[in-house]
Amino acid sequence: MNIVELRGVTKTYNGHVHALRGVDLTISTGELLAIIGPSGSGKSTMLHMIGTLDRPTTGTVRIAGHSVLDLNDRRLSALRARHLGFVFQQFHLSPGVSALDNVADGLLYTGTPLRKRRERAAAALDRVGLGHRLDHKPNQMSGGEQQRVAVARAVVGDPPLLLADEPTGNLDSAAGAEVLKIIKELHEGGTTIAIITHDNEIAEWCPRQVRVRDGLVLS
Ligand SMILES: Nc1ncnc2c1ncn2[C@@H]1O[C@H](COP(=O)(O)OP(=O)(O)OP(=O)(O)O)[C@@H](O)[C@H]1O
Repeated sequence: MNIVELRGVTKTYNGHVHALRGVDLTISTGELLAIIGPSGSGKSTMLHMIGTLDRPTTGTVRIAGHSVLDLNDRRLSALRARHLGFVFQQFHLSPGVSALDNVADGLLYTGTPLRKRRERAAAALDRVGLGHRLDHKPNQMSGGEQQRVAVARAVVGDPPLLLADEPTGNLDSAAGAEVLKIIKELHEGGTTIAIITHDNEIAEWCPRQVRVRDGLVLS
């Protein structure tokens, strides 16, 4: 089954910046792929399309069989909550909030009661090797640990699709390797994962590479 289908997707900003110029992309359930290209080539815009964070100017986006065109904003949020997890280069954790509650917040829009949210958050932190850091706040953790908290938050609801935008971009190579190891384990557990990167080594580490240039996917 295809979890992602982009057909003829264009995205134009401000009427004249052609960030995507007709992208076709199919991602099958269970794939681990890299979206690679130089700065400004349209990678993040593609991630916004796949992640349903923004709508295409023209073309169609289908996620897990649902056409984004057919959904209003409320149903689109519900689709994201059920199917998608996001990891960004800048961690985006809430400062002053424990690792446990940062991760528990990943379940905020699922209707799960607080106690259950915290239980699942503790299990997710355990999975990323941070079972001993539940009460630590972001400023009490290394960059690598913070990114592992961000990964735990992204996957605490077991989304079938994880989108990671330069997940190791702010990390040294040892911390980056830890994060990639967790990504590999998630992939082996059946999660479909797309990593945006401009790092060739990370791209080659993935079983599939999608190369983007000037708003187009190179075949
Ligand atoms: N919200 C926006 N408004 C206007 N222009 C935008 C917006 N987002 C992206 N762009 C432009 O669209 C083009 C593609 O940008 P995008 O961020 O998708 O590239 P990228 O490959 O992710 O780059 P980088 O590796 O530097 O993050 C660029 O010319 C960028 O300036």
